[in-house]
This record gives sequence, structure tokens and C-alpha cells, in this order.
Amino acid sequence: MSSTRTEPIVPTASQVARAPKVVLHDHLDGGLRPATVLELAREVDHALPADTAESLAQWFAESADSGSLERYLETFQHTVAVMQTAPALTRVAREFVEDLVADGVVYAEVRYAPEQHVEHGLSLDEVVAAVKQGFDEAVNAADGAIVVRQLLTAMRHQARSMEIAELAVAWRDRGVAGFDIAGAEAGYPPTRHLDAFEYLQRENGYFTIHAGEAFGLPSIWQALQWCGADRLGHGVRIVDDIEVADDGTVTLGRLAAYVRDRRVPLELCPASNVQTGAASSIAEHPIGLLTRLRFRVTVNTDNRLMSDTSMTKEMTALVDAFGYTLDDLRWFTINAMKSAFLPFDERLTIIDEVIKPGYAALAAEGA
Ligand SMILES: O=c1[nH]cnc2c1ncn2[C@H]1C[C@H](O)[C@@H](CO)O1
Ligand SMILES: [Zn+2]
Repeated sequence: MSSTRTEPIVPTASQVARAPKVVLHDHLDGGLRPATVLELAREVDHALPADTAESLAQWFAESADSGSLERYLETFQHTVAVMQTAPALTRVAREFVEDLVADGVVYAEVRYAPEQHVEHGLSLDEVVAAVKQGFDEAVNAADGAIVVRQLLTAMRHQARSMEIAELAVAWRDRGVAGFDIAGAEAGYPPTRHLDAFEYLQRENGYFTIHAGEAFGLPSIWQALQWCGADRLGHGVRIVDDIEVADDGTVTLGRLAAYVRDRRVPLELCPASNVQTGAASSIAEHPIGLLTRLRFRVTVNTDNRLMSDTSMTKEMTALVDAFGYTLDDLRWFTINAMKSAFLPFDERLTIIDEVIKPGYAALAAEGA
């Protein structure tokens, strides 16, 4: 064989860094720069558990590394506390997008819970406007290198989901692409918020639901078959409905078959799952099986600060653990772009004009 063009290319770290990437599941309050947390905390007299950027970064990563989603979530008190004014929200949003651009992300859906940012008197609309301002500043500075949308999250243990769903609809032509629920999963099933999901369906709105992370199949089933979720936040526990026999034969249960047949996007977040105990290591993460079975897998960061991660780190870890090639990374990226809550023509434009040429240029370099 003389041609090398079709040989699989295992990308170098530099190629992963430069590859166009798409993130659908990235929390605004989970991706602050440690130095910014320190500065903003000083301004509002919020006491932090560490006093240098390095030690604070380490504190977040270590505290989040607990094996429990509930304890992982406790660390957010320190980021949410410093995101209570319009200037702070705008700064955090601007830096967040600057960091995405530096990470090679070309399209991002960034989520946060507006109801958590009203402690100092901001209205929900003011919160969304402040975040929009920061995103717009960074997107304009990046000169077309990235497209960013907000997802508005409601906290599943609270009772404001209807209000937040209405907020998402009110802002849908001003940078908000959809809705989500997040927070502790066990004990707070998605059906608790059925009225919000039914409202969004009547409004032709889009939503994803954190489901199948800390709790298993019933949560995924409710999210899809009761609530009508367009995507699953994590959804990793769908593997509980997949049987792999010793001889390698794979049998899908009815729910797993539905998820695969209907191409339900899975917003997988490998590093976060290892921290919360949803997976024991990257190498043992169900993403390997789900990718092999051609589920609609997407790769995401969840919380870059708590999980000490980035899209480049997530993809590099997957390349190291599973030997994924440039074609595999392109497949994850196109899966994500196809699953975005952006109009069809805009999705196609990014796929055809940014993602495909970007990967082609890397492939032309060889490994
Ligand atoms: O992975 C997660 N599962 C459930 N809830 C989460 C996860 N990551 C962040 N959150 C919560 C904590 C944040 O304060 C909230 C809104 O971004 O969403
Ligand atoms: Zn999440």
C-alpha cells in the first residue's frame, strides 16, 4: 500500500489542541479562573478555603474529587458567592469564552442557574443580560472564531423551574438556546418539573436534562419518556441497560435501544464522572462501549475548574485511554454540532465551513 491518506492518525497533543471542538455541557459557575475567584471574593468579603490561585485550584479539584455528586456540588458555593453582581457575571462570562477560544472551541453552549445569582438583588433578567454582555464582548474580540449560546438551568431541588423555562423562552432570540435542570439527582426526579418541560414543548423550546449521572435508568427514562428531553446531560448510566456477554455479544435493553435508535445525544463528561464516582477511571469509562456501539456520543467538560479539565484535556485523555484517532475526534465533534440547540442551517455552516476543513487540515499534516 503506497497511500497513507486513509491510515488512521492518532493525533498529537498539539493537534488535539488545535482541532476545532464543540462543547454542549459546560457550567459557567464551574469554569472560573482561580485568580478571578480570589479577586472577586476579596471585593465582596467572601472567605475562601485557600489564598493563592494555585492552592485554590488545587482545593477545588481535590474537594470535587470525592466520589459523590453531592460533595462535588458543595464546592460551587464559592463560585456562586462571587457571581452576584452584573460586573462580576460579565467578567466571568467574558473570561469563560476567552478560555474556550484558547482551548480551540468553535461552538459552545454554556449553562448556569440564574436563580442562584439573585442573592444581592439582581433580577433574573439582569442576570441573563450580564452574562450575555460578557459573552458578546469575548465573541466580538475573537472575531468570529467562536459561537456561544446560553442554556438556562433550574435547580432540581428548588421550585423555580417554570419561571426559568419562561425566562429561556423570553430570551430565545437573544442568545439563549435552551433549558436544563441540574443539582443532586437522587431524590429529585425530572418529573418534579414536568410543568416546565410541558410548557417548553408547547413553546417549541429545546431542553436537556441532567439524568443518568448519580442515579440510573429510571431517571433517564423519565427525562426522555415523561419530560421529552432533547438530550441527556451525562446519560452515562444508560450502560446499565446494555449487556455484554463473555463472547462479546451485545444486547440492548428497550431503553438503551431507544436512545441509540432515536440518536438521543449523550453529553458525556468523562473527567467529572471519575470525580463523582459515576466511572472508576477514564479507561473504564462507558464512553468506550457507547462509542463502539455508535450511540450519539459527545465529549464535554462539565466543570473545568472543579474537574481541572478542558476540551483539549478531555480529548487527549480519551486518545491516551482508547487510542482514538483524528477521525474519532471529528466524529465526536460533528455529533455535538448536530445535537446543538442552534438552527439547522447554522449547525450545517459550522460543520461544513469550520469543523470539516479544520480536521482536514490536521489530517493533511499527518501524525
Ligand atoms: O454534573 C453535574 N450534575 C448535576 N449538577 C451539576 C453538575 N455540574 C454542575 N452542577 C450544578 C452546580 C451548579 O451550581 C449548577 C448550575 O450550573 O449546576
Ligand atoms: Zn453538568
